[in-house]
Amino acid sequence: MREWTIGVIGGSGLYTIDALEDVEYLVADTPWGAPSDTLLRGRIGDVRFVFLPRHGRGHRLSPTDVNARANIHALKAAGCTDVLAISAIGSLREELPPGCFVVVDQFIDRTVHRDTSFFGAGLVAHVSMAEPVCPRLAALVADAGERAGARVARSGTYLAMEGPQFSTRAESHLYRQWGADVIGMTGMPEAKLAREAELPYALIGMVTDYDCWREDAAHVEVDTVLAQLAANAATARSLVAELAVLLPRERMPSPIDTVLNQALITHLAHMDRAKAESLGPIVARVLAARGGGGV
Ligand SMILES: CSC[C@H]1O[C@H](OP(=O)(O)O)[C@H](O)[C@@H]1O
Ligand SMILES: Nc1ncnc2[nH]cnc12
Repeated sequence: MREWTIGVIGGSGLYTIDALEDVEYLVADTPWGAPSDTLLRGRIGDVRFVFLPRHGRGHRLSPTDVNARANIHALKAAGCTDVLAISAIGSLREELPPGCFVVVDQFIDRTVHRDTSFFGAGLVAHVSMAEPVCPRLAALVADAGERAGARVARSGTYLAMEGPQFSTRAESHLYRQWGADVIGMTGMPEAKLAREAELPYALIGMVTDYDCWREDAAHVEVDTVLAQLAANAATARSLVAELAVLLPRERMPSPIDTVLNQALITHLAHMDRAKAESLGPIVARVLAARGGGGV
């Protein structure tokens, strides 16, 4: 087996990955509640994967109701080393048409009704989000997308909106002026939480629509999104299989594996032990490194 265990968060239209072998379902529970669904653990070749459908099988959860803390905690507890998020996205740029895949490298977070951190009173951490995705994983994902036959844009800024309603036309124009390239409802706080969990994270979006900024095109409706997703789901699945081929045998350490060394600022003597205990696998490494093992 290679040293990677890739957590895959499947977005709208992606509720399973057929290529997984030796699969088992894991019922997970976390201090934040249950993740979106049972985890599907398996392998492709000699790479381990843990798959989680973001909205639950059957698409039961709205973007606001997706428990991103539970999802990331469950993937960390299942031994994931890295996380690949797959999402449906609207395009805010002419040159990113429906069908195109975008490897996101920046975010603007406009979500307002979500829990955005594992940390808080008694255990305070401030991780950097200047570079919110892992460049190594993102590059491999872009290569895998091309091998799967997709047209891939290797960079793009993702505007995370609260939803569940789509944007007004004025908002869509505003986000374009802000420099956003694509729009979705789920990339945040998922990316922030992955960083807090010391999990290198990459997000590949499948463009399903032009949102509503174009005067010459129909504005986004959910049936258009679903039709585009159906057309692209097979490519997304083969992207995952190609990623398994491309991952190097040895997983060199990433700086993201140890971000809490700097970011966790509460002194051991003043730490809320119960809070630290509830965080379990999120802080186990850094506390052990600081001599606070046993929490
Ligand atoms: C089904 S249309 C809107 C829905 O699709 C995207 O979901 P995901 O990011 O999980 O693929 C978008 O963010 C909205 O949640
Ligand atoms: N236009 C759009 N806005 C928000 N989320 C989306 N997901 C797919 N298309 C979208």
